[in-house]
Amino acid sequence: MYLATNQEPLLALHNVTIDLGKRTFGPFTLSVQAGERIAVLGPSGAGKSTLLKLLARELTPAGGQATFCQLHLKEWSLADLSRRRAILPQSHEVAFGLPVELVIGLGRVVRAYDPDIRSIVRQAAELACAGHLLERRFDTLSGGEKARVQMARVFAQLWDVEKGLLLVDEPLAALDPGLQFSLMDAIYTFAAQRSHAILAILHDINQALQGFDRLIFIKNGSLTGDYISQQMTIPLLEALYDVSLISAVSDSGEVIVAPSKAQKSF
Ligand SMILES: Nc1ncnc2c1ncn2[C@@H]1O[C@H](COP(=O)(O)OP(=O)(O)OP(=O)(O)O)[C@@H](O)[C@H]1O
Repeated sequence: MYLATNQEPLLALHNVTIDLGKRTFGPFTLSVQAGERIAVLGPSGAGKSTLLKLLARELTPAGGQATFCQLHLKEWSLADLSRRRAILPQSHEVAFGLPVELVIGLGRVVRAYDPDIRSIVRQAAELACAGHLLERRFDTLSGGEKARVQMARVFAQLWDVEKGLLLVDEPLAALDPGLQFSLMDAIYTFAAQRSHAILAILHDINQALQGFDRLIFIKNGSLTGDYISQQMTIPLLEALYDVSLISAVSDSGEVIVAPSKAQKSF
């Protein structure tokens, strides 16, 4: 299990619950330090996006305490919050055929005076492998191109602050393997240079194991595990997904995990 440090956390949840329809999610108790890279794993429908929406303050807790930078989440103004935390949701649609440059610039919308916006938008687009899309209209892009533009929007939003929070829901799902690698690398570099923490929902166990310091398990609406990546074992992952897994070690020493047809009882 993950052991917290003595540092003040960037984000802290204590026994937080959320009510959605007839279902209660949580209680979630969790603390996130500046600069941490956390992957959120769990079966489909387990409550991962619900947890992310709670952290983003898109959902209001029914109980418990949620703080960001030692201030209750509900006490943050939306403008101040959006200077410090950015969200990449699962769905990438925007309502109109906006120019890509404008979509990326939406990340900066709370700033009344923003003299560097054009340069930041351009640099954010380059970092997200979307520089060549700047002159295009968003609604004409492919799914993978839209994903990169939205990632650039998130980069632009937190470009010139430190110790922010990136909340990303399946950031690489629509991308080919080469772009997945490039974009994940861009996210790490971007966050590390600014001490931003990353919480990323991932369905790819290998991406989580290879790129993240810490793994949080969500199952049946609850937080069921919080581990340092090196502590991860195949039985823990099998129990999370109720599936048999096999593993292999690559020439460069990376552990690679894949589902297996072999039946096991959990
Ligand atoms: N507003 C809502 N009202 C009622 N139920 C909801 C609401 N939003 C989500 N749910 C349900 O809550 C459960 C958890 O949803 P959530 O989107 O958090 O799952 P998830 O773990 O992110 O799943 P996936 O991996 O499939 O994206 C699902 O069963 C979903 O149908």
